[in-house]
Amino acid sequence: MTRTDRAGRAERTQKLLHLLDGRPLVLVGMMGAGKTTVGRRLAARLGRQFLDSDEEIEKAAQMSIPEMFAELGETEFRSGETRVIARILRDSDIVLATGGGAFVNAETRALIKSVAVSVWIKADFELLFARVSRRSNRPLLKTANPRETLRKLIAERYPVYEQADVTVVSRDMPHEAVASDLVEAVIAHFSRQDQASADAR
Ligand SMILES: Nc1ncnc2c1ncn2[C@@H]1O[C@H](COP(=O)(O)OP(=O)(O)O)[C@@H](O)[C@H]1O
Ligand SMILES: O=C(O)C1=C[C@@H](OP(=O)(O)O)[C@@H](O)[C@H](O)C1
Ligand SMILES: [Mg+2]
Repeated sequence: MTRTDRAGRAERTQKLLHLLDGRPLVLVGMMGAGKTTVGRRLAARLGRQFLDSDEEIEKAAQMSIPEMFAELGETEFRSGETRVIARILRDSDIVLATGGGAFVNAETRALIKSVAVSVWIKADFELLFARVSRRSNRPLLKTANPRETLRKLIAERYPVYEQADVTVVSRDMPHEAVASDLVEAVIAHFSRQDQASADAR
């Protein structure tokens, strides 16, 4: 990256921080979309603390997510997820990567919508499937036909993820490029909001 690119990026970062005004930035979307990876990079860029709800649940329960699903069941995992996210969102100035099912829960979604700026990292089926197939740490996909399961989850969840404040599409591109697109998409969201309130005046 050239010095001019770096200066441009720093300027956009500062602009985003100003627009967020302390509000948490919360990443939502399907397993494999890149919430954890992109969220961590974005937080480093913004100089904000990064939290991942899955990691926090694992710390609180002192077991891994696959162990939680196997030993306690999904319902218990979901109530832990809701509690952990409510606790995390008491803090400002953070970037939070949620687990793929978190925003689907009405209570969690209402909380996120009330205190944070939410961003759906959207990716197409093949990209998601290729990424989640690399690791076996997602219990929901341990089915006889994981492709069909992923398709079904996408069909159920995309209408809900659409309720995020901002959507950014992740194609097959480096994490840093997704992070940059995300910064631009959130800035554009605030500009549209400003325009809408100016039009209403
Ligand atoms: N933009 C990207 N380019 C290449 N690989 C990616 C990208 N984003 C995520 N990945 C990879 O895909 C996998 C899933 O990413 P992760 O951040 O864990 O997604 P999520 O938290 O949304 O489930 C990881 O192995 C990660 O390294
Ligand atoms: O989509 C889901 O319901 C889940 C997604 C996972 O997180 P990632 O989206 O970070 O993979 C994790 O919370 C759990 O396996 C359930
Ligand atoms: Mg994750």
